[in-house]
Amino acid sequence: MRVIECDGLTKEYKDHKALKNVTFSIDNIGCIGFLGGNGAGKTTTIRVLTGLAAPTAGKVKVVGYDVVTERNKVTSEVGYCPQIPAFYNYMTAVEWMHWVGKLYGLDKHTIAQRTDELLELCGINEARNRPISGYSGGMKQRLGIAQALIHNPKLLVLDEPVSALDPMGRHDVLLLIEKLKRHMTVFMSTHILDDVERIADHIVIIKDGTVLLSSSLEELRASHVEPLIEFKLDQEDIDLADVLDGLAWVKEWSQDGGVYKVFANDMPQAKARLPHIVLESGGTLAYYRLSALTLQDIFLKVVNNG
Ligand SMILES: Nc1ncnc2c1ncn2[C@@H]1O[C@H](COP(=O)(O)OP(=O)(O)OP(=O)(O)O)[C@@H](O)[C@H]1O
Repeated sequence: MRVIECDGLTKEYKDHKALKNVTFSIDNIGCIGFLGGNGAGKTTTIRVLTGLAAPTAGKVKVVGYDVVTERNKVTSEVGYCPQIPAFYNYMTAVEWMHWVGKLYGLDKHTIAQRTDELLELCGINEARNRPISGYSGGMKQRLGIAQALIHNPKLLVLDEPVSALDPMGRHDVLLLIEKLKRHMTVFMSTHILDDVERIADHIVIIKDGTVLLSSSLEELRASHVEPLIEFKLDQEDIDLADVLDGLAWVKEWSQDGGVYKVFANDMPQAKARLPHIVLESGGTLAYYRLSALTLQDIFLKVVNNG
C-alpha cells in the first residue's frame, strides 16, 4: 500500500488554477521534503492530502484511502501541524493534549498514556504543567507535532515546520523529525534546502502548481553527478597543460591555484588514466575526488529547466 498516491490532482480556485495535474507517489516511511517557492502550491497540496480541501479533479489516496470518498478514514490516519499551530494559550500542554484527544474521541486512559509518551518524545515533558503562553516558538511547534500524533497516525504532514523558528528552535524540531521518520512517513513542506538535505530521504519539487521532480535523494544525487574530476598535485612546478590538451577523453579542463578540474567525455577512461598521467609527469596526488553537485545546484537546475 502506498502512503501517498496523487494522480492528476488539479485544484482550481475561482479564477486561479493552483494545482495542475499533480502526480507523485510515496511508498515508504522516512521524510519527504516537499519543496517549492512562494505560491508553488505546497499548502494547497497539503490541504488536499489532509482532507481539508477537495480536489477539483484527479484521484488522491492517503494510506490507501480516497481523500474525497473516505475522508474520515484519511483524517484518522493523518496527523497535521500547520506552520504556526494555534492553541488555547492559557492551557498547559497536558490540558491541551487532553482537549485534542477528546476531539478525536479517544478515551481518558489512552489520552493520558499518549500524552505522557508524546510530551516526552517531543521534549515538552518538563514544561508539561506550564501554560503554553510561556513557550518558545520551537516548543510550540513541538507541541503542535505532539498534538498531531495523539491519534497515532501513519502519516504526519508538516507545513513549513521550521521556517518561523530561531536557529535553536529549528535545530530541536529537525532533531524531532529525524526521530519520528524512523517509524512513520513525515511529509514536510519547506523552501529551506539545507533542512531537506539534512533530513529528507525523498524530495518532491513543485513549481507553479506542477510537479517537476519526485525522487529519492540518493537517486537524485547519483543522476546529477557531473563527469568532473578534481585534483591537486603535491608539486606546484609541474604543469599538465600540454598533456591534458592532447587527450581525447578530456572535454575541457581548468586550473586554479594548483587545483585541476577535468570534465570528461568518458568517465571510466578518465578515472583509469588520470592517476597514471600524474605519475608519468613525475608528480604525486595531494588529493583527487569525483565532484558531486550540491542539492542547491540540482534544485536550481531542475527549477530553471522546468
Ligand atoms: N483560497 C484561495 N483562493 C484563490 N487563490 C488561492 C487560494 N489559496 C491559494 N491560492 C493561490 O494558489 C497558489 C498556490 O498557493 P499555495 O498557498 O498552495 O502555495 P505555497 O506553495 O504554499 O506558497 P507559500 O510558500 O507562499 O505559502 C498561489 O498562487 C495562491 O495565491
